[in-house]
Amino acid sequence: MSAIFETQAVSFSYPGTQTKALNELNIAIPEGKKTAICGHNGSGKSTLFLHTIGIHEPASGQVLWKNTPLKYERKALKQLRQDIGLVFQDPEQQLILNTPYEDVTYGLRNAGLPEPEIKHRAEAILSTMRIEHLAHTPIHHLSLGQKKRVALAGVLVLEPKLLLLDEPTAYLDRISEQQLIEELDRIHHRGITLVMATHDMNLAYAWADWVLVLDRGQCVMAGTPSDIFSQTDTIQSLGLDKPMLLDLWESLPEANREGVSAPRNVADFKSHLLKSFS
Ligand SMILES: Nc1ncnc2c1ncn2[C@@H]1O[C@H](COP(=O)(O)OP(=O)(O)OP(=O)(O)O)[C@@H](O)[C@H]1O
Repeated sequence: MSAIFETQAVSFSYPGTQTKALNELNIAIPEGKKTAICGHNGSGKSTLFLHTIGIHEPASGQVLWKNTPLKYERKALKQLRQDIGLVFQDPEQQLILNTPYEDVTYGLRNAGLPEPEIKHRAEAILSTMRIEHLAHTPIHHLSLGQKKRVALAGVLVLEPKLLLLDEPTAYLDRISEQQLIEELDRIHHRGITLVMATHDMNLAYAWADWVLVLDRGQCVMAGTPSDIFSQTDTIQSLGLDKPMLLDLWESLPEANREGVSAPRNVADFKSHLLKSFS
């Protein structure tokens, strides 16, 4: 499995603090896959994301994009930030312009695209995120969930090669969350590598191809969702929940049958159950 992005023994502390937010962190993000990064509050997920786009520089160790160590001068960072899109946990941190349309077109103008293409791409992404009716509404009039969708649209429109999402479903209602997951699947099918930091273990289990678990700035587990979440004691000792579907599944006799793999979504779960009752 080739890595699009790696950290090698990266350590970092915030100025004025003693704690290592990242402590000799080694991770590899598999290219073309969907990776979930899990970990309790303060385990280092957001700090890792800020290292991916060079906002923070490691105190020691190195960060590699496509096997090449990051360079921290302006021109290299500008290119890096075109290749890697980061959607912040808090949309207020991301949205600096007055309206969704201005926000979504800003990056495209910066990239030097011709005006008709800017308009076309902006309208398409606003419609995909179902916020076209809010295109010219002042951002400070929007709800938190709507702001989150604008922030997502502003990054998605730039079509990055690697998309990092910090708690993307925070503030979204169930329908918006479902629409976001569907949109992420479409993006993934276009070959974009996706990484999501999440506290929602149900989502991580159902969505990811690969899971990394952080604890105190270190990567303590890496594997497929089934591998990771079947280690109940370890997961719980790291302050994480067992996915509900897997927990339910493991309580059934069906789960102990050889060659039967645990379902990752409700539809598979139902079909297993129906088979076992027929
Ligand atoms: N701006 C900051 N200044 C000082 N310390 C910080 C700052 N941001 C984060 N930290 C510290 O760095 C460590 C890692 O924090 P980080 O925000 O990366 O964790 P996280 O896994 O993203 O947490 P959460 O799940 O709550 O979003 C924590 O100990 C935190 O207190």
